[in-house]
Amino acid sequence: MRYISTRGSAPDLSFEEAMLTGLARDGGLYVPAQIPTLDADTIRAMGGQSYEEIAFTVMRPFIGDTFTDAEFRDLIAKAYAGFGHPSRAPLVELAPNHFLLELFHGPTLAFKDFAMQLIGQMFQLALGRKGERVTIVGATSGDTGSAAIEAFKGLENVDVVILYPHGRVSDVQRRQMTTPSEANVHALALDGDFDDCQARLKDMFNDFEFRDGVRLAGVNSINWGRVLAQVVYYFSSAVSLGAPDRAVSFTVPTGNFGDIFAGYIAKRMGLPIDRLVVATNQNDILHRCLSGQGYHKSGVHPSISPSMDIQVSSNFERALFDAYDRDGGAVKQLMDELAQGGFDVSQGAAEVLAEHYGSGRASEEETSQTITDTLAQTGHLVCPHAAVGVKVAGEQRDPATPMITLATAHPAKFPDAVEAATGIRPPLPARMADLFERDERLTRVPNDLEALKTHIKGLIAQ
Ligand SMILES: Cc1ncc(COP(=O)(O)O)c(C=O)c1O
Ligand SMILES: N[C@@H](CCOP(=O)(O)O)C(=O)O
Repeated sequence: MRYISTRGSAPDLSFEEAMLTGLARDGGLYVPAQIPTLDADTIRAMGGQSYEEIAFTVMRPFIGDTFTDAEFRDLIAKAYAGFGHPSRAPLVELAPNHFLLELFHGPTLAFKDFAMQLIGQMFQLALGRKGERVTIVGATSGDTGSAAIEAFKGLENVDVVILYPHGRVSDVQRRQMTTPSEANVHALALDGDFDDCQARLKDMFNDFEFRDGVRLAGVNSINWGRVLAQVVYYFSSAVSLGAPDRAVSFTVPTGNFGDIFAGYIAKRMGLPIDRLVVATNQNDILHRCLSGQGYHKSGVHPSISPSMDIQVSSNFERALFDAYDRDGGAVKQLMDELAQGGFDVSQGAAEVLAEHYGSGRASEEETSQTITDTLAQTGHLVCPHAAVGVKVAGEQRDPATPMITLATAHPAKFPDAVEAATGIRPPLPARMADLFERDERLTRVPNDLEALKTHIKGLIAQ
């Protein structure tokens, strides 16, 4: 299996190389040269399998000879052993034919743990046997950073530096990033929004002297391994509702487009998915684009679902690559236009996108009201990101087809929004009960590439 860049001019790589490289050297994102398919019998057999077995079957065709089967099974087992639910990603029924896929039973209480725990294992084995050390720099709106720090803290072959937007993540998210005491992890509070953090990260990847000097690696969904690990729960949930003999739909609270793109990959692999619905908060650039209004930036507005406060949605580039018939030159042109403010999507590409993705948005009031109504009607407390999904799914679902809405974070990560909507302040699990008593360690940094590079070089020299 080879991986190619969405901008068409970087060298193609193996899975291991793509995983350790992060951003392609032409600024693009790596995608598989071909998408493998699974036949109906293989998918049907998943009905009786554990999450770990399904994970092996789904991901194995993508990893080539990077790991032996025995190694890969072992990495998967270790990655999910610490999850707080035996089925890892349980489904609960909200209403007839509307289900919530709970993706928050991992160590940091968000769906990012599904990929990050596995990537941590894969990096450790791959780097250990090469005898190499890397510097992981990550950009986060709150959840990727905490999941990355949890997965990599204390590991020998990595330094981890996380950029988060100062004042724009929840207190729980911030403390998950700033309280670990391991010397190899560093939380940097950047003066800007998530888009600034992600832009500076990509600037660092595009500065080859810095990139090669610090051996830069990435664990954002820039990294194909992140997307791949997220494909698994589309299969595990769909088969539990009758796939491949019954089609299902998914609604996905969306920001950086990695999670819903994983759903698209599941569909391309043969999972019968009827609709894939993008649910955005008031930062609705994806919904506007998928509704035919082009992709035009209009500024990030802080919301009660802060992890989705994103305008430059990194993985949309992967969707565009397929929509433009894998024409890397066309994608590069669009990304150059985006740097100037935005772009329009050609009619042909818009038709391809419409074939795969629906979309909707939830305002702040609608999000809050959905948290209130979901508790009253179903007894379930949902986080504001899941609430965005539930609201959009409610509008868009076909009652005859099961709709699975992804619950991407635990409500206790966003207690203020949940309490404001329901009067209930959801408690953190016992293992994190002292989170607010732990000492914090963070550095305020300016939104300035040179200052960041100097700071990071200083950190890893220590
Ligand atoms: C809780 C939560 N929900 C949803 C999302 C959106 O996921 P994605 O960026 O993969 O679209 C994120 C992060 O982006 C998140 O942290
Ligand atoms: N919501 C994310 C934003 C980064 O997304 P990623 O999937 O590219 O890591 C976060 O919580 O940081």
